[in-house]
Amino acid sequence: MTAQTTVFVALDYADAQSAWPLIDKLSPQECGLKVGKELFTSAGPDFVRELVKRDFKVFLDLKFHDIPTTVKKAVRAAAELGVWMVNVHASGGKRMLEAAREAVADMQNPPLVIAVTVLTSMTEDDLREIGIRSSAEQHVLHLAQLAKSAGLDGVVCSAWEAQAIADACGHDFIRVTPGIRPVGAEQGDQRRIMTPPEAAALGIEVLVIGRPITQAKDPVAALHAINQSLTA
Ligand SMILES: O=C(O)c1cc(=O)[nH]c(=O)n1[C@@H]1O[C@H](COP(=O)(O)O)[C@@H](O)[C@H]1O
Repeated sequence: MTAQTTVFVALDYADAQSAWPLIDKLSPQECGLKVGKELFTSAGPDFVRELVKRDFKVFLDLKFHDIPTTVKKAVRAAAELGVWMVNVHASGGKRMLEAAREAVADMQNPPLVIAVTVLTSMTEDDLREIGIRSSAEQHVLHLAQLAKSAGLDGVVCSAWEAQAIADACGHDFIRVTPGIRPVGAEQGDQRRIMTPPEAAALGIEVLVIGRPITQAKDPVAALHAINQSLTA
């Protein structure tokens, strides 16, 4: 792990019992942890609090997308768990994004609030199907600029768009990239993918990596190999 690029392990497990064996072997110095919809729905807030208590940086990935009032209250509830970062969908619009930012404005140690642009599983054909005519990069950039103008801390995007976002939104605007696949790893449902060293070379702050670690024969060795490849 370089000073710049941190791997967050996506704990996409069915329940807490399935997640603990890996967590117990990880240290907060070598990775952050991402808790998403599946694990949060089954394991709940106490599980997240326990990760925070163990000093892990936690990215609570619940991708809120709703009316502004609901998102504001949901972001606040997430922030009060003590997590390092939370996310919402940029497609919820500017007022929703502003509500997400306002939710944590009076906190002493607020989490980073970031916005998902275009899911890394989506291609331009998928965008056409939902009525979006611009290229993936153009749409990601549009949503990133919207998130920036609403005062958010950064975006989730694919590594393909990371450079254009830095150019358009500045280097303080955090880029979080899933869709990261070491050479030879299965692509699965991801579409806009990049290898860890290529993503690190772009200075991307957070790489979210799930299955290439969690489904490896030796997940800890897989994480260590990825971290090593970032500095090579
Ligand atoms: O917000 C996210 O974390 C996210 C956004 C996105 O565009 N694409 C994406 O894959 N993710 C999450 O990142 C993780 C990627 O996992 P793997 O594909 O197994 O590496 C999953 O937990 C997804 O929910």
